[in-house]
Amino acid sequence: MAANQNPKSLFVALGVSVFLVIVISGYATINDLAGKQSQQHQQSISPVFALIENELTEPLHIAKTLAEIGVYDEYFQSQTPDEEKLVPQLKSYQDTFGLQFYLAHENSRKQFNSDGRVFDLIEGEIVWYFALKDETDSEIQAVLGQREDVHLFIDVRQYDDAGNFIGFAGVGKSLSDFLRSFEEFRSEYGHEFVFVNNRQEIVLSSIPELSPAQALHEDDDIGIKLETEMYWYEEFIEKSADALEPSAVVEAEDGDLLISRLNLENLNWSLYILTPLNSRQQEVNQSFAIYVALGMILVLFVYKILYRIIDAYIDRVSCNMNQDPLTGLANRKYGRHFFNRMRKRNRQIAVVVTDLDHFKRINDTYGHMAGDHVLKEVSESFASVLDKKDLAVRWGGEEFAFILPDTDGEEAKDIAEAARLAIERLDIAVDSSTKIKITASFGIYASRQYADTLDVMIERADRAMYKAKADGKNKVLSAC
Ligand SMILES: Nc1nc2c(ncn2[C@@H]2O[C@H](COP(=O)(O)OP(=O)(O)OP(=O)(O)O)[C@@H](O)[C@H]2O)c(=O)[nH]1
Repeated sequence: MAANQNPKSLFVALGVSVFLVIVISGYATINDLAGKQSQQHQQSISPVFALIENELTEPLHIAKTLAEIGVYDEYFQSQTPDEEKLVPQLKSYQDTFGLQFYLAHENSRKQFNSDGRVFDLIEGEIVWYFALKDETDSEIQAVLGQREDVHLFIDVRQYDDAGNFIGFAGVGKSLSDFLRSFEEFRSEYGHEFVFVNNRQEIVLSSIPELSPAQALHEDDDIGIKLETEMYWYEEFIEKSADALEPSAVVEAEDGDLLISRLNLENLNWSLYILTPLNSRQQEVNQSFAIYVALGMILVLFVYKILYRIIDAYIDRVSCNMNQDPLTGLANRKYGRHFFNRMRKRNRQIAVVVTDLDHFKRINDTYGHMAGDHVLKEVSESFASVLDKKDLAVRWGGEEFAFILPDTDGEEAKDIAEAARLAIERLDIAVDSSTKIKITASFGIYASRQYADTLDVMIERADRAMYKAKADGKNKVLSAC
């Protein structure tokens, strides 16, 4: 009903719905992508934690625990440890934990290793020992060293009962697996890692020019200073100053870098994870564009289908609303709507007007009801002569009009003639015992100018029809 009163409002509603579908699906898509991106980032970062736990924190815990439970006490308390007993003990720890163990003994100035080696701690030669010995502000030191390959050494300071320094209990771990894992993270996610100690020196990094092996050549000066080496450091510190878990995006030559810092408190180290955002962004943009394009195609497709359904629905509703209740034919209003629609499609149209002859007499003789019945029978006869594309309209009273798209004057004449004959042939029962005959006069006008309005065409056809009446009725005449 509402659609009929204002069909345009349905299309506006449809347009608004389509717009909302685009906006909502766009929003959902972006959310989905953002979620996926962040999930991807999380997924790519979480193995780093597991790696750190396994590779770095585990040796630290073992070193601390062994030192705390006093397994080395008797050796540290003696002036010269019993090598025959100590070395096999260290070896058994090595076999159990798969790590290297050693004791650096201050009293004897000797180092005992789980691989059986024992050597003197001579100043100027064993650099790490004397460097760490002077480093009194931290009980546990994590340093890198080169033994066959890059090793992480955890050194736990030892004291006697009087609080005097008596040496280090240490654990060493090869980092070759750890460094290999860096490579994997790097190639898979583009992450770079930079480990920094409490003196802000780079101790370990996946960036080749900062590789620990290179740094180690600088002997006791293991670390390269973070702030002098890393161009992003200053910007990062500025941006992340207030954050509890600092991470910040900084500008780099090849695009933005997302930098996250993790504090590895047990080791007194910080880990900086560098993730390039450029490639990720492109990936997101690309998939977003594909989503949107597919979404638009789908929406257009749905819009087209809905448009057709609603158009047909409007037609049907309009037809019902504009139907003549007595004959079931279209009424004048729908006739106009139909005509205008055909005009818009630029179709040639012919109009036929017909009026029953002497209809008043039927009413007067058999009554109004009989007259109604005649009107219905005549109307039904039109179906046999009209095509699906044509429309029969009850123009008023006993007058009808045919609106014939894609029809020229000759074709219209044939149709009118066929209709005239169809009416003429009818035997209409006006009561239980009486059948009557009826005729009709026809006027035709075929539009030669596409600009002709319906009123103009009807008026011309009307004139021809009245001529037919004046000429003896039951005739078809064309307007000139
Ligand atoms: N039963 C019935 N009669 C109608 C209806 N609408 C109009 N009429 C009658 O149709 C008759 C038309 O009569 P006229 O205009 O004089 O025309 P006519 O008798 O057909 O004469 P011609 O047109 O000259 O052949 C009138 O008596 C109207 O009352 C209707 O819906 N039902």
